[in-house]
Amino acid sequence: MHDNAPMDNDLYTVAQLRAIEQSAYAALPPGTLMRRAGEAAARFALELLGGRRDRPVLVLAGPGNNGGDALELASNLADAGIDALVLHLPGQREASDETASAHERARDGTVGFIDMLPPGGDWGLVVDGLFGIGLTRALDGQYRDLVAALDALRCPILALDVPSGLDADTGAVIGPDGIAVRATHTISFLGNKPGLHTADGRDHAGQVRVDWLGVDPAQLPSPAARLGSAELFAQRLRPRRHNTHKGIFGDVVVIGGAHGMAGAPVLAARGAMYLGAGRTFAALLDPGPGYDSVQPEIMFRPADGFEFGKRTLVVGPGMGGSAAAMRLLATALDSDSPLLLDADAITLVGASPDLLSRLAQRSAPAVLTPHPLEGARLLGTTAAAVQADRLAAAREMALRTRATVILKGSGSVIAHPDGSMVINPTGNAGLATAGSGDVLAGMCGALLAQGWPAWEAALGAAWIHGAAADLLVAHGIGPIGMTAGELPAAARAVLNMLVNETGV
Ligand SMILES: NC(=O)C1=CN([C@@H]2O[C@H](COP(=O)(O)OP(=O)(O)OC[C@H]3O[C@@H](n4cnc5c(N)ncnc54)[C@H](O)[C@@H]3O)[C@@H](O)[C@H]2O)[C@@H](O)CC1
Ligand SMILES: [K+]
Repeated sequence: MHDNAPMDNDLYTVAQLRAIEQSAYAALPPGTLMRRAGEAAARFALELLGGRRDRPVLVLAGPGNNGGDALELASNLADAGIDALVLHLPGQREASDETASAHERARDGTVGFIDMLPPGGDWGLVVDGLFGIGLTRALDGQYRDLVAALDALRCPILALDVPSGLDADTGAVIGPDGIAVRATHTISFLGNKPGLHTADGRDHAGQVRVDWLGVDPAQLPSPAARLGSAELFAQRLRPRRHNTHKGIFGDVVVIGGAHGMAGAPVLAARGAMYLGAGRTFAALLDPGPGYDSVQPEIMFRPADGFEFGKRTLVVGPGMGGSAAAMRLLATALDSDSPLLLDADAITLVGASPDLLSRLAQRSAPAVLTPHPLEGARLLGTTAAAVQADRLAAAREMALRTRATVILKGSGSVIAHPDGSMVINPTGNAGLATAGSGDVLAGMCGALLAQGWPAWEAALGAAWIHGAAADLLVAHGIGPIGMTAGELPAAARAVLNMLVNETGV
């Protein structure tokens, strides 16, 4: 059993990892780190093989130190009696003395060597040691063909350090038409990496384990970002007292619902209600429905002329871009209310320097929940550019707006205006469905209404929203066909579970 240490949640950039590597390297006899990496990876490989130790293991070894780690792993597996076969492409030259020695050790032992992928192949496990953090360009030629051929295999794939082809900083597959190994498991050396957890990272890295190769934690720099966990908002998870009333838990007003778009604010209002807002209003731009027959507790009002007071405002779901929408948004921005901007409200802010400066000048809490295209509008760029470096994009949005930002997508990035960043680890593909963002907006609004600071409300809402989707999948409800309307009740179950287990 491998338990995650708290520092496993710290995420380091390649530049930071190089610095950690250099100081550890200088303090140890040559080859020590590579040997340790090979041992740690071999232990993991044996765990993954389980009862299938009679099956051969295919080890792909590249030219750099990632390949050296792979060769060390192969020697260790062979020593453990496993039939380990190294695929070493023709013409490949070892880039370092350590890798050359690892190669020699493997040649001297019982490791087998091949120079092309045999057809078929009933592998117990495939290990990807082609490239790690030293990858500088897209995979091409024989490497590309090899990685493409792995997709046909039906066995676990263990990536060493980083799945080959993936950018360890951003989680983007390198190259415009790039390719990267799709691992089921990744063992990350000398610290965890942001690119394993966002953008394409989750699809390519699979389950991530961190091995520190014995480095002294006191020598570590402060991480560039962190992986989210319930501990980051545990302080706010308070059990409710008996002697309370609805006025204590705040009011949420969802402002949106242009003609034909009433579903979005209704979903947001349900999200708010199920996460414990005292009272929830749907303030609609279009007359729309008078009430929600599924959730009649939601109070419907015309947005025009509605007194917001100090209620928490969730602005944007289905709001459209009309002059009336813009007026309501300006009023909300100028208010002292805790504020959440989603969807059309973010697009409007992106199109208006005036609205942007009103947002940046607010003193009351503000959270933005853009998807990549809305984020791109805010930054004046394209969704592809946002996705190419989600952490940098989220940080820039938070700096410009002076608000907490949740950049949605696989591995949502939560950015604080002070530069802090967290990647949310929960959730699954079931959330890629219409309305799930509306529910998130309402949920975050409910936490703001209950007095959570913007940063913790964003962390909590993103984590609980993802965990709700994971809970639904565990019950066979999705990911295919999961609907946004199923999320609020699951999120309520997650929140109450957290309060019972973690709450102070
Ligand atoms: N140096 C050390 O002591 C340690 C190294 N470690 C391992 O070493 C890795 C980093 O090693 P390296 O810096 O050697 O880098 P890599 O092993 O990731 O690859 C670098 C090599 O690949 C070549 N290359 C880069 N992109 C290519 C492409 N698209 N097609 C073909 N060739 C390409 C480079 O010219 C270089 O020769 C880490 O990811 C980790 O696995 C860890 O074991 C920790 C200790
Ligand atoms: K690799």
